Amino acid sequence: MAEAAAAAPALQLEGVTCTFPSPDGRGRSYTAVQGASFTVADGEFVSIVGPTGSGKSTMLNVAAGLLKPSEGRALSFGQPVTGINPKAGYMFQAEALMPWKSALDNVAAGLEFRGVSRAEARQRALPWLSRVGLEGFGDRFPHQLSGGMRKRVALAQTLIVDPKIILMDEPFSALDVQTRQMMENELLDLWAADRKSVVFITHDLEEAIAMSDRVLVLSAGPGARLIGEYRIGLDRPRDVAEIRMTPQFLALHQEIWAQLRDEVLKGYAQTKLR
Ligand SMILES: Nc1ncnc2c1ncn2[C@@H]1O[C@H](COP(=O)(O)OP(=O)(O)OP(=O)(O)O)[C@@H](O)[C@H]1O
Repeated sequence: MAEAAAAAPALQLEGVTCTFPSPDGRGRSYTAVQGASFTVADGEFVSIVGPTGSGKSTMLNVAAGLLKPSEGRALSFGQPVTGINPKAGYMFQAEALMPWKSALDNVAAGLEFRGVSRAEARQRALPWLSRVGLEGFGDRFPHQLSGGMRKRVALAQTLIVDPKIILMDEPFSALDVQTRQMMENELLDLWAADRKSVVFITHDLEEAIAMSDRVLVLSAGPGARLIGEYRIGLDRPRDVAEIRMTPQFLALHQEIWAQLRDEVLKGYAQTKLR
C-alpha cells in the first residue's frame, strides 16, 4: 500500500469537466473545461498554457480542492481530492500577504494555521526568509517591500509547510521582466533542491518552456480541452534568460506557438462575444 502511494502521481485529473451557471442568471450554463485528463509525476515541473478564460485557473482550483468538478475527479498521490488538498501549496497571482503582519510573521503564518505555536513558527520562518534572499527583512511590513520581495515572502509562506505539490497560478505575472526572471531562477533553484512537483499556470509560453519538464496546451473555451503536450528536454540547471537564446528553445517555441496561436486568437474573439 505504501509502495503504491509512493508510485502514485502527484496529481491526476481524470475526465474533469467544470460547468458554471451563467452570470446573467437566466438558467443558462457555461462549460469552461471539458474532459480534462492529465497526470503530473512526483517531482515533475509541468506548465499549463492557454488563452485567457480557457480554464487554467479552474483546473488548478480542482487540483487544490477549492472547486468540485461537475464531472470527473482529481487525485493527489493516489488519494481522491474531496476537500482542500492537504498535499498542496497554492500561490496565486494576487497578493496574498497580510498587510498587518511583518514579513517574518507572514511566513510563520503558514505554520501557525497548522497549529504550530507562534514562537516555534517564527523560529522556523527565519531560515526560510534567508532561503528566499530576505535575510534581515523579517521586520518589514508588506508595504515596505518591493513587488519582487513580496513574492519571495509569498513563496516562503507556501514552501514552509512543505507541500508535496505546489500549484502556482501566474505567480510572477505582476512583476517587471528582470525581477520576474530572477524569481523564476530562484524558484527553479528551490525546486531543484528538493524536487517537489509543480503545476505552473501562465499566459507566457516562453516562461512555460524555460521552467518546465512538460508543457500542456489548453484550447480556447467554451469546453476547453487539453490539445497538446510537449516534453521540454532542455538541460538543467537552467538560467531562464540564457536558455531563451538557445536553438533548442527557439525550435520548441516555434512548434508550440504554431498550435497555441490559433487558440489565443479564438480565445480573444470569445472574450469579445461573452
Ligand atoms: N465560479 C465561476 N462562475 C462562473 N464562471 C466561472 C467561474 N469560474 C470561472 N468561470 C468562467 O470559466 C472560464 C474559465 O475561467 P478561468 O479563470 O479558469 O480561465 P483562465 O484560463 O485561468 O483565464 P486567465 O488566463 O484570464 O486567468 C471563464 O470564462 C470564467 O468566466
